[in-house]
Amino acid sequence: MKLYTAEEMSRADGRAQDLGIPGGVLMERAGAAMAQVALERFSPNRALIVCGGGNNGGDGFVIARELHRAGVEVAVLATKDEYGGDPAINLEALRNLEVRLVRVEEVEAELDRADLVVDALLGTGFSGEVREKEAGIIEKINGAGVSVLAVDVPSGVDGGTGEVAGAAVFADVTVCAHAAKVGCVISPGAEHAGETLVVEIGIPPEADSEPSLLWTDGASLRGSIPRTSAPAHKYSAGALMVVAGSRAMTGAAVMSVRGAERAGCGITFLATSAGAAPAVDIALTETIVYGVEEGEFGGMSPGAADEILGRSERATALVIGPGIGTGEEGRRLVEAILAGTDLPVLLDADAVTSLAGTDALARREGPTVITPHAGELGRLLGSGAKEVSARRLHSSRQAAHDYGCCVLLKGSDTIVVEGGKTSVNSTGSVALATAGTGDVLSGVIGALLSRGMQPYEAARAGAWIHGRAAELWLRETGWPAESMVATDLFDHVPRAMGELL
Ligand SMILES: NC(=O)C1=CN([C@@H]2O[C@H](COP(=O)(O)OP(=O)(O)OC[C@H]3O[C@@H](n4cnc5c(N)ncnc54)[C@H](OP(=O)(O)O)[C@@H]3O)[C@@H](O)[C@H]2O)[C@@H](O)CC1
Ligand SMILES: Nc1ncnc2c1ncn2[C@@H]1O[C@H](COP(=O)(O)OP(=O)(O)O)[C@@H](O)[C@H]1O
Ligand SMILES: [K+]
Repeated sequence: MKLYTAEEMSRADGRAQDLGIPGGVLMERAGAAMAQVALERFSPNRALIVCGGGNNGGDGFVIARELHRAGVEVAVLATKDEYGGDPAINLEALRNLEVRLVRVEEVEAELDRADLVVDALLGTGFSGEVREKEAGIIEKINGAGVSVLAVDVPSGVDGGTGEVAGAAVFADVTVCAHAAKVGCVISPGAEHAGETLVVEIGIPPEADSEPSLLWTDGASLRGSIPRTSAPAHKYSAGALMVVAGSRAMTGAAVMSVRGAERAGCGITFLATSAGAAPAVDIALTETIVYGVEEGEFGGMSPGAADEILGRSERATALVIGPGIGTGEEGRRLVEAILAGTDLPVLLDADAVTSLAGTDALARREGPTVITPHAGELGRLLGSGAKEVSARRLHSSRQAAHDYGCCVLLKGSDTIVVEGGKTSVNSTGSVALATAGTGDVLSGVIGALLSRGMQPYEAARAGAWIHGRAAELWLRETGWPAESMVATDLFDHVPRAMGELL
């Protein structure tokens, strides 16, 4: 699937027209294809088509004509007094066909009778906050409990970022013209879009440009995972040092290490607090566990940094963070380890939080991946979880820029950013919204780093494998998503990774 921002879409549209393909033809093809989806998905009897004043509304007029032709009883709301260009031509056709045009005041009554609403109010020409009149219409649509098909992007969602500043339509299906719009796959826009489909509208490849956001699907990763070749030994296959766990959080360490083992590490080492080590050691048969000097709260003491660095001599990458605690001692420990190694490092969870307000990340030159969720990134940026959640693309790019590292922002839409590169992961399930799955992810990406992958590719591949493992668990057990626990992922990581080899 190709992802386009609003600007990229309008560039492709402009180029197609420069190549001699009339804009009206693109609109006709978009509307016809979207009407086909409406018929196949919803088999509507009575449809209300809500059309705004731009080309999104123009698509809506074509959809209305096509549904009318298919025998659907159609009502159309056109919000603008005067239309021009292609939308005007298509509205005129509706008038000639005596399709019923309704006024804003009639929308509620129409919603009561409709079994499908087509949202063609605002498309990629919109950003910011919807004005009062349109907000009122959107609220009525959302309150009606009728199926909604959104045209190109749900109205009120910023098509280029997924940000939602005010009212926005909640759709069951969003049908995008030519390319999926970025706003349909990034939260909160993604939650408004429902299922996202793409229809072809006649834009030739000559009009396309390289998208600024990559959709991380299996095809974009296939062949990128290094294989272990014949003369290998356990160290050359990937040797990972995991710095994780404390007395109160032994499970985080176990899950990170076991994720790493299944993602192909030749050997794993774990550094954890002396008090946590005995319990962890029993759970990790294949791992070399070092119980290091313990600090105040059952975590590792900053004084353990030298021992950990010494034990990492044969490692090819480090994972630092799961379950280490966020106190002052944790911060000093993480800073000391980071200052002492140029190996590739993944910083997760408490390690990310503890670096807020320090320059440890910005100073670091070795390859670095951070894997925060919105709360952890909010603390790192000094903004907050709410601010990050509202502006996920902006926040992850800002962190990657400010800290000069690869940022993987976790959530229902995992975003990976490094330098000028941005990607959104295609796999995953709500089943992952359970404690410990993030620890598994840290191990999977850590393993890929230890096996020589570069940070951006390792993060993309790790997120894909992790999400795919959850999908495979759902498919194979047939159990409800709510029943998954993080340790279920171990048995499915190998098959998920196998799909990329
Ligand atoms: N390749 C293509 O590009 C193709 C594009 N196609 C389609 O065109 C769409 C893009 O069309 P577009 O550029 O005309 O913009 P669009 O989304 O209709 O929005 C403009 C309208 O929004 C309004 N409006 C703006 N801000 C607002 C606010 N805050 N609050 C309220 N209203 C606000 C603005 O009102 P105005 O400010 O002018 O009064 C104007 O009426 C695209 O998504 C796709 O569906 C297809 O036909 C095929 C080829
Ligand atoms: N609704 C969801 N849909 C898909 N993936 C999700 C969803 N919620 C969480 N995840 C994924 O689950 C993992 C949770 O990680 P995290 O929040 O760090 O949990 P923990 O710290 O308990 O391990 C992340 O990889 C995240 O992207
Ligand atoms: K729309």
